[in-house]
Amino acid sequence: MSLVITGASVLGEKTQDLYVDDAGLLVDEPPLGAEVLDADGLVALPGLVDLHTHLREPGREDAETILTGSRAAAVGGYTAVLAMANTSPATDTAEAALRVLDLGREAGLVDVQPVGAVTKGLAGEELAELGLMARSRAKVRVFSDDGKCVHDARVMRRALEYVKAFGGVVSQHAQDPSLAGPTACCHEGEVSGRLGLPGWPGIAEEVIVARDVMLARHTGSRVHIAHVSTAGSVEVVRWAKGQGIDVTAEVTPHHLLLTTDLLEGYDPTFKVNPPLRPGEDVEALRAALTDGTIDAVATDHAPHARHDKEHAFVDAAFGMIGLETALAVVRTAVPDLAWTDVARVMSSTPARIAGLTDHGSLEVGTPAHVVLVDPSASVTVDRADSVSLSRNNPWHGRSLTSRVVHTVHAGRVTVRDGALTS
Ligand SMILES: NC(=O)N[C@@H](CC(=O)O)C(=O)O
Ligand SMILES: [Zn+2]
Ligand SMILES: [Zn+2]
Repeated sequence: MSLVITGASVLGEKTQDLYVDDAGLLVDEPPLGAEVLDADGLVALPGLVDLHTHLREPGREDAETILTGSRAAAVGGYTAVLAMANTSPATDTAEAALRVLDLGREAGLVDVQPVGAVTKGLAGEELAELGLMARSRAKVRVFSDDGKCVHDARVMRRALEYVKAFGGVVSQHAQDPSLAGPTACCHEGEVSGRLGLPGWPGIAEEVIVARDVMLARHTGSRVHIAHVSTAGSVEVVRWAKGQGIDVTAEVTPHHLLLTTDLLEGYDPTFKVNPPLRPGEDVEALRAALTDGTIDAVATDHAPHARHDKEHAFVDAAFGMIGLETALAVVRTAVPDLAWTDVARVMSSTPARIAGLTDHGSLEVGTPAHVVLVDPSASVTVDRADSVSLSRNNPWHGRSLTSRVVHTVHAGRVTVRDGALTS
């Protein structure tokens, strides 16, 4: 079925109808007998692309499945997500990657692109089947042990050398385990001291970022820094880019808006890795996103079942959900970011980093992946409204600016007036 999207302001600029043919491609002539999607007063952006989503299937289907996570993604305006490898078992073989890809196609709401593990079982020792995953039908290009840091410099060096051969990238969860161990759960500073929570100092991130940009330079390969959370990491990335080192970086919506002091109530909803940081770091992250030092926004959507999250702060699982709210959080945190820049950091650049050539633009001839946003809406988040299986939603009760109204994936309307069509 062909489609006409009427009345939207494309990238926040001129108002123009968008035409989709019955193959789901954007075309420049109005197709005959098309379905009409009313987008009067809305802003049209290329469908959002998330470099960092945890879908929990296989292994923890009580927290999220590829289908429920795809539903949350579509509601959030996403048309592609990269599914992190820290499932059980981990995505460390071509078979595992193909299974994620195919379950994503079966769900049919967004493109689910598997991330491959860097090391077998995310154990940090032996490299996983990087080449087999890359050459498989899943065409894996992004590799990450996320949840864990590839802390051994020799392993990281080998991984960077290996992925270079096929234009891959290693996405690093930067956390030096000797500076921030598994119990570290609160930014190390005045608040962690007062609350008696084990500290996770910014330097534990920064030393790995510094090491890895040097390894990228040494190997001539490409590194991506996941969920950058400190001003110091931003400085290192800025320096590395100035040197011509092939590094990209992402920031999460929550690190753009939430700060350490939220931990005062010991609410485990706000326990996340890396931890929420002080206001100075948040300011530096916003500035770095605006000036391009940070390339992309990635959700790090990390759903957890109640029985893993509802514990004393030190025992609760790390992570918060974020797919459905990401765009509104970015609009709220960085309201001066132009729509063209929102499209850059949430769609075209993440698509380029991940090698997803079908995503990230509204050009004629490309698949129609489109999100339509009400720029002036103000919405109060209710965790009960989420389509995710999990309820660890840090935005509950908050009012956020802008709302995803419709999402179109490959010419098919997946979300209409904020609700899933299937
Ligand atoms: N971000 C988190 O707090 N948790 C993530 C792991 C990760 O991204 O490091 C998870 O898998 O739950
Ligand atoms: Zn991580
Ligand atoms: Zn993660």
